[in-house]
Amino acid sequence: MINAINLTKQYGAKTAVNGVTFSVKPGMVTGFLGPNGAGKSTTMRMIVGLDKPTAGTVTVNGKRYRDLSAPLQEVGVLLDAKAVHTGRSAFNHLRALAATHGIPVRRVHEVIELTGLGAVAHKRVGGFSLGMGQRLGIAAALLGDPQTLILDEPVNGLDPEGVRWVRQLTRSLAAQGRTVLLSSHLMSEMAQTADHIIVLGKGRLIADAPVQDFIAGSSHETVRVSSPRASELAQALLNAAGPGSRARIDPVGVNQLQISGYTAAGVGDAAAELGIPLHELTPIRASLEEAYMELTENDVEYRTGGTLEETKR
Ligand SMILES: Nc1ncnc2c1ncn2[C@@H]1O[C@H](COP(=O)(O)OP(=O)(O)OP(=O)(O)O)[C@@H](O)[C@H]1O
Repeated sequence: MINAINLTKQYGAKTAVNGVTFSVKPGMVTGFLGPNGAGKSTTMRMIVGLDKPTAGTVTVNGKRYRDLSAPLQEVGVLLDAKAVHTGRSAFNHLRALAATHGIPVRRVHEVIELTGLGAVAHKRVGGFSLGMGQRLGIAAALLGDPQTLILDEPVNGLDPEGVRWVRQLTRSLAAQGRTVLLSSHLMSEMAQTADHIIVLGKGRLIADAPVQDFIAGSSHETVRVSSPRASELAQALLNAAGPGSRARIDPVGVNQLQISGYTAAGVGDAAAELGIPLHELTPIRASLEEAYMELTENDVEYRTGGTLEETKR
């Protein structure tokens, strides 16, 4: 369990993390999301004692990271996969790390197998591809068989097979009851991996919810309906919604409508009241990406479009 209370980090005049309170619970994968510069890496660095909070606290299993007696065995961390001595082989890198933490060499062989590095374990890390470097970073995070894992962009640079492997690995670690905090900018991947998400925007906490609830709260939720009296139903729904409502009805096929601003139950009830038969009534959920884009549209610090531009709120 990771607990952050009023966690704050200032770099000079810049408030990178601003009074953030959240818990990351065991037994599930928690996705950590936010636009570039939102404060995710700074938060992760504070969790593992690489940055000192300006205010507030963060603990892992009730203790600050620096007070953990065997940190590698309690918290596995992947923050910067490139931060490896490039002259060493993967095996020697992991063996040195294991030796300084009282971890047997048997475990080095285990994590090499687990991360698919067997064929390149004795090659110099300097020649590794980005994906191999990521696997090595994940191997190092797993070395102490920790109860808590913090992985910053673990799928960065991985091929589709590698992305899938990280998904299966993190899901199985969570299923074993471990605490897994994972950041990624790949929303489709996050939707398949995370049970719960925490979203930062400009250093503040802007969402902390189960993925399903987060998506359900999006206004991108629509309903598809088919009826031989579709145009009559559309008119009735628009009249009932009244002017200024966010109900929107688009014809999409023969006798078929795409409706937003109404739930499926609302459409079904309205049709029943009017005695209009329905041949289809399908709620179409928003994607995590749509819900995320909607939530963060005012919190994007850097927008594309030629120049880097501070967004005015
Ligand atoms: N050492 C530092 N000195 C000054 N400012 C910093 C420092 N580290 C981070 N920042 C600033 O703090 C803010 C948060 O950065 P952080 O790297 O935590 O964001 P992030 O959410 O991880 O972004 P990304 O998705 O791009 O990795 C940014 O505006 C960044 O420029």
